[in-house]
Amino acid sequence: MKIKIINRSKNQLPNYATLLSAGMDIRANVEGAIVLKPMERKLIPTGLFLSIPEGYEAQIRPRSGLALKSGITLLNTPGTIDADYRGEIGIIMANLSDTEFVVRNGDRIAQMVIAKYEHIDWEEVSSLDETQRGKGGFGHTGKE
Ligand SMILES: O=c1ccn([C@H]2C[C@H](O)[C@@H](COP(=O)(O)OP(=O)(O)OP(=O)(O)O)O2)c(=O)[nH]1
Repeated sequence: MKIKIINRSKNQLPNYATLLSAGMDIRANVEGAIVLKPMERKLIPTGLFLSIPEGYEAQIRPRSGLALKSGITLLNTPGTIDADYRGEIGIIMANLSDTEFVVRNGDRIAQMVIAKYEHIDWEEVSSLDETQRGKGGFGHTGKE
């Protein structure tokens, strides 16, 4: 499947399309660097614009290395990029650690998945079919 992208980042990258084909990492597009203080969140620009086909969405997810080593997550994970969105992709980074974290221009700060979703014909009813689980949830079967 083909997806058109525009790369307006300042990064000295070869071809973003080629990079995305190799691995779906998303890079920061910032002036120099941005500092995230402990428990701070910031919208980090990417310089990236997409035109996703109808019926698909992009999901923006954290990187496990940043999470484990630096306590960095994406606050709204997975971030949703709608098919009809034509603005710049932004990454909502949050620093859950107790030390400052520096985001430098070109850093790989997130990853992206293109996912298909179903168009649902919703039907409102007054009762649902019965199942063995019923209303049991949130660990009602215990630990073992
Ligand atoms: O991590 C994200 C999440 C969203 N967006 C952009 C693309 C998306 O299509 C749009 C709206 O996102 P969402 O539907 O999550 O936001 P909302 O809070 O429901 O706002 P809206 O009223 O704009 O839909 O914002 C990003 O760039 N990065």
